[in-house]
Amino acid sequence: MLFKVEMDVRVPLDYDPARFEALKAAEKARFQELQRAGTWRHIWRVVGQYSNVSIFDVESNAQLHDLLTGLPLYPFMEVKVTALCRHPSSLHDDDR
Ligand SMILES: O=C(O)CC1=CCC(=O)O1
Repeated sequence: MLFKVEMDVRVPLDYDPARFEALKAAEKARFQELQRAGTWRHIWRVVGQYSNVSIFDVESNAQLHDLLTGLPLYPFMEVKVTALCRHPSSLHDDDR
């Protein structure tokens, strides 16, 4: 199942910078693990914002929920999820 996930990262101005750097490093490691597994298929930075647009390929809504809420930066994120399905004109058979 494919989902578009929009993540806006909102960090309080007074949050400890060292703790935030540690969270960012943990987020990057988790992202790369999920990317290698094919679960986090794509990510793009939204120009001019601390935001990204991502494509996830998961088995269920529950899997996506657990994955998103387990991200190190999740406590600082606003998340919007949109379910996707294959477009009939797509050339990509794995767009399911
Ligand atoms: O930088 C972001 O948008 C948040 C994030 C998601 C994966 C990652 O490495 O950082």
